[in-house]
Amino acid sequence: MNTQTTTQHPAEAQTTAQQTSSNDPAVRPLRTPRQLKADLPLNEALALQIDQQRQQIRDLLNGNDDRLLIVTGPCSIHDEAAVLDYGRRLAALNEQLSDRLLIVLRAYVEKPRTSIGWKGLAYDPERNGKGDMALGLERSRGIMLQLAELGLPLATEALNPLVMRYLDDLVSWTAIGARTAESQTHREMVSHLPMPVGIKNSTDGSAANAVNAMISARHSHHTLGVDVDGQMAMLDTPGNPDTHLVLRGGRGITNYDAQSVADALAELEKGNCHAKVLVDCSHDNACKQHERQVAIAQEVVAQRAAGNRGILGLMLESFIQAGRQNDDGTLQYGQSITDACIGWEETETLLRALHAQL
Ligand SMILES: O=C[C@H](O)[C@H](O)COP(=O)(O)O
Ligand SMILES: C=C(OP(=O)(O)O)C(=O)O
Repeated sequence: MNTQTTTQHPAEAQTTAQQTSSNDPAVRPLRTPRQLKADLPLNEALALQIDQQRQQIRDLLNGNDDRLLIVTGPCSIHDEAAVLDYGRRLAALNEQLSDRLLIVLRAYVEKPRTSIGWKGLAYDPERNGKGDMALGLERSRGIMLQLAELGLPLATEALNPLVMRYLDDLVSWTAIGARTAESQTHREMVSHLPMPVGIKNSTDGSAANAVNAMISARHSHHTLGVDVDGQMAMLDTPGNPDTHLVLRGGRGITNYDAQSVADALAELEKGNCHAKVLVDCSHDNACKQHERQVAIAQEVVAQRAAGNRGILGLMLESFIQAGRQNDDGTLQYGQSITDACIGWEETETLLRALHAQL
């Protein structure tokens, strides 16, 4: 379902004139971040809500709130109606569990790929290979606004710093993925982001790149970027003190057991970083077997219930229907087209059990 307008914006309709001036038919103009934000605005009440939700996550990081952070939702958004359905279910469940869990909804519109593959709603909203980013950014902002209106904080992965310019005001928690934790560009972007950021261990399983990213991101940087009007600009980033490590396993080796968590916390302490980890129950920790997420979550929460305050929370890849499907014909409603997820029933049962376990 696309509930947003699909008519071309005047800035995008100038294509012909601008192509003539750049002489490059492969360059398609886009609305600026300011224009898209004005077309799909964040109202004051929602801005305040997001500000408070960012602060609640900071409170968890700083040990001022004892709740467990739960980042849950589909691996990627491909069908806005299904993710809204998921969001409504989660918001209703949150009403009952929010005294012990701080639940954040995954709203991922950019996907990093190991080699090639669909890169997410922002890049290819129609999944036809045409890469209509004008529509993709509009639909991404549109669905994120609708999800934020459900009252839950949103999580996303920041992959392209320019994409984040269009969405940053809607997000309460950002991930830097395993494939980009070593990138200086991403570290500089985090240094400029206004919300807490989880940085994943690298795909080889090591936490060193993420710890270095946290050290780099808490410092200010002088770097090149664009302003909200799309103007090339020199950026003086303020530094982001609100980062933490995400343990996601690597090369088929898991890192959610008590010893791995203790090793990671020691590495964080050495780097003077927040000694807090969020355990990603999916990806290499689940050895890409989605159903394993349930037992992993319970084991990690048992560590936390036994007194390990270094455990900040959990990430789950979860959607309405369990598993995954190939995007090669008729799609099943509410099932992932990227990584396999646990289904809604398992998710609800698991979150209730974790709440009781704490
Ligand atoms: O979370 C999603 C995937 O694990 C990540 O985007 C890489 O996907 P790929 O290995 O299928 O390209
Ligand atoms: C791509 C993701 O994770 P990772 O960077 O750990 O592979 C994800 O969480 O969607």
